[in-house]
Amino acid sequence: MTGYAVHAEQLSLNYDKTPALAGISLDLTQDRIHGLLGRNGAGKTTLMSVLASLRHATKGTVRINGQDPFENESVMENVCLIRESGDLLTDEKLTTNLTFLSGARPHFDRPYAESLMEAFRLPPKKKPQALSRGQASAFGAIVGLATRAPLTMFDEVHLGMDAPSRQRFYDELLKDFAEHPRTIVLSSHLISEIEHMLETVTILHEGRLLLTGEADELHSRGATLTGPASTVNQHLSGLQVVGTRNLGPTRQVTVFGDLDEGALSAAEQAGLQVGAVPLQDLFIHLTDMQTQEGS
Ligand SMILES: Nc1ncnc2c1ncn2[C@@H]1O[C@H](COP(=O)(O)OP(=O)(O)OP(=O)(O)O)[C@@H](O)[C@H]1O
Repeated sequence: MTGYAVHAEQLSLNYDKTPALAGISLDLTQDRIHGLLGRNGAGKTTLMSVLASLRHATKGTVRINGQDPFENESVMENVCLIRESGDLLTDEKLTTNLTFLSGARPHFDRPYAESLMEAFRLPPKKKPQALSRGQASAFGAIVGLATRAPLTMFDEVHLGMDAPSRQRFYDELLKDFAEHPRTIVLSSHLISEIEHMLETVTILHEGRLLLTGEADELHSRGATLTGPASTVNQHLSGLQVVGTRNLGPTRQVTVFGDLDEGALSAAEQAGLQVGAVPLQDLFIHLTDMQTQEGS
């Protein structure tokens, strides 16, 4: 199995008069983990719904594995969108849902799904509607993993899960992805939790594409300076500060932009640690700038 590549060109979608997507062109290469980020209402769910053919774009084209996915069964049985609300047989037990998925999804791995159910301690005889929010999220995550679809999209699937369950989901995702590479799209507001997994990052803002690129390249669009607060403060002149964290006497400041080599080596010589930019700081800064420019 190889993952599906995604190509979208000039995608627009209006809900009545609300433009939810406004001319998005995007390539997601196969067999990688892609992050899809954006503030509330940015258009992430809408974009994934279009890629999964649950909605038809008002304008533009989508190609999944080189084909138009709309009403194309051979493509769509290999595309899986997991949403927090789930797309399950709500009146049937979890085990019956697994039986249904085994028949409907070509790569579904039932023994793997059952082992994950045990790991997440889900009651197999319960119906989805009788699960807690966290259990329902975990079941969605399990379905997404065990479906092993060449294009798998998780839309905030882990929102309801507690921290240990989220960590288990992330660990499982990385392990299963290494064994069965496929194209994964992860959408989340918990950026710092997922950033280590992402190979590319796409940020939507108010229905438009704000940025798409390699995660490594984004991390080098600035730096963090960490050390005693007073030493850090001495090295900030002329730099654009986009985030500050304090831990006792230690301060970590995130600066954005192309940094002067001289400034960086002076900071290192003063004993400061110089690191990569946390994606969350970059995200907040870039979307804030857009919001200010638009107002
Ligand atoms: N069914 C709908 N009818 C009308 N407008 C909608 C509908 N669904 C979404 N919208 C609007 O489309 C825009 C994009 O919404 P979407 O759900 O795609 O954003 P999102 O990035 O997933 O947001 P969030 O992070 O809050 O889940 C928003 O302005 C939203 O109000």
